[in-house]
Amino acid sequence: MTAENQFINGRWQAGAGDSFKSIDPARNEVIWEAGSATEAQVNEAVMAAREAFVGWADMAFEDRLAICQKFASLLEQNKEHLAMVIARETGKPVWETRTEVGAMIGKVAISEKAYKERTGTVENPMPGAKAFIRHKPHGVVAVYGPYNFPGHLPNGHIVPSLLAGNTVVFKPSELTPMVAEETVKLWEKAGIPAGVLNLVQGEVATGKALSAHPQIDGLYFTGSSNTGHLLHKQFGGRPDKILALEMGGNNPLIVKDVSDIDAAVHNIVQSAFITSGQRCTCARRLFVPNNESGRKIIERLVEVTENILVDDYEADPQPFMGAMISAKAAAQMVDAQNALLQSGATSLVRMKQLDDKKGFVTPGIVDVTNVDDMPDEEHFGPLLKVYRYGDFDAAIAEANNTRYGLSAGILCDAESDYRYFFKRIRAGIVNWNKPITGASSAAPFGGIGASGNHRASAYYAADYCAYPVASVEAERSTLPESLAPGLKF
Ligand SMILES: NC(=O)C1=CN([C@@H]2O[C@H](COP(=O)(O)OP(=O)(O)OC[C@H]3O[C@@H](n4cnc5c(N)ncnc54)[C@H](O)[C@@H]3O)[C@@H](O)[C@H]2O)C=CC1
Ligand SMILES: O=C(O)CCC(=O)N[C@@H](CCC(=O)O)C(=O)O
Repeated sequence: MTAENQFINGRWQAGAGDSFKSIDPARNEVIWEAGSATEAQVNEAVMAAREAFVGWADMAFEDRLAICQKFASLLEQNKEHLAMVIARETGKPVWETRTEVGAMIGKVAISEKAYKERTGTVENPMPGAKAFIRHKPHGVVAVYGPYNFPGHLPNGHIVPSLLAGNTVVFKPSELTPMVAEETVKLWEKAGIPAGVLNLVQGEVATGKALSAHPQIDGLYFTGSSNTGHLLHKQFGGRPDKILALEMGGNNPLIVKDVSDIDAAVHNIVQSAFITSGQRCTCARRLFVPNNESGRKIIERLVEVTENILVDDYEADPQPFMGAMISAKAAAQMVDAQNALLQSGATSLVRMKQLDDKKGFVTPGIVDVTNVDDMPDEEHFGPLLKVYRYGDFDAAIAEANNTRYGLSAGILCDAESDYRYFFKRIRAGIVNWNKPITGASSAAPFGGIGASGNHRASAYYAADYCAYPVASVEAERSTLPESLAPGLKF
């Protein structure tokens, strides 16, 4: 537990607003409780970031990089501790939270490369001058993070923002304040100057105070489509502010002709149920051929799914799935399953909440082939909807029948089927014979439609963290050899 939970202008202070709690969803224990940042504290954080901006942007890139590298080495030293904090706050098994900390460490080198390759300096000769392309930071940026990767996903905005010379006000998910606090402590140890990175903790009111602050130059958001759309409306008519939105998905995975059923089923399970289905890239809709080979795949999928281990984050042996983020989220997922069953879906694997005070649910699969008017909704949990299809084109059309467009995939032996699918599917991530989760930080990451606003993050985060400046430069003014008509010198 902590009282001084806000990091503003290089100092920890207590949130003066309403108190809020973080609950370990696997053990139903309060593990963190503190006051939220008030509007005045949010203002203090933004103004500290404004004050710190010029000095930070003026620093040599190598000096900013050195602080980020120090942060990476502190993450390495504190890997086990942070992995355990993430596990306690999210319920994710520690084998998985260790990979999350690994991704946070890897982000620094990837962001350095991306900064240089995408937003570096280019010099072109021209007669009597030189032409330059350079990039400048926007100024003060707000970073909003979700709960499912409370370390890695905000880090994916924070590191490239800092490298580019922006100063940051970070508003983490109210469900994972402890991870944010522990992470920011490492930035402090790494020597981040006062005001360059500020942390404001709180619930929606804190988020609203930050997004509405007139002194932010940009907002980088990873979270739900609902909130992202609200922010988009709020930023309407404000071309002076940059908004990067990474939101949800209703992601399709199509199975066509595959010879290795177990390999296909493994890809389906990794796509649908990793992180208890709480990844924005998770497969929500599975399309299988309505024939004998489709039936075999479903049969094996059901068998493997029924045997998925769900357990505490520290259990030995380690489970594939830990608890969902909260008992409430788990109950909502079971309700979503029941609503589908009431509208005509049939259950292939019944999802159950294991304890109504905890976030554990078993994975569920429902066949929705005969359900009319399926809601185009992201069920952010381990609930997979199966569609049996007769015709490949119809399956692709249905896969595209969503307002989202984040990830999509096909499992098939024939490369021609993949090429055909690739040309027609609408999504920012399109995979072949691989899970549709686990996107690489070294590639652009983002979706289209209701999934994002064409400002992909990960490797392309460099693009929204700086704006390009074109310059034509000569050491002195010279008269041109030939003057424009009508001029006399
Ligand atoms: N595309 C992507 O990269 C990813 C998307 N997600 C999506 O995130 C969602 C889960 O994350 P959550 O934490 O529930 O998202 P959320 O949208 O509820 O919250 C995200 C952040 O926005 C703040 N917020 C909420 N309402 C606000 C408002 N009206 N004004 C300003 N700030 C506000 C919250 O306090 C939190 O800090 C899922 O839908 C998932 O698909 C999650 C991970 C990655
Ligand atoms: O942001 C990055 O560095 C790469 C993208 C990434 O980590 N994607 C993960 C997280 C999914 C999520 O955002 O929920 C994935 O695709 O599994």
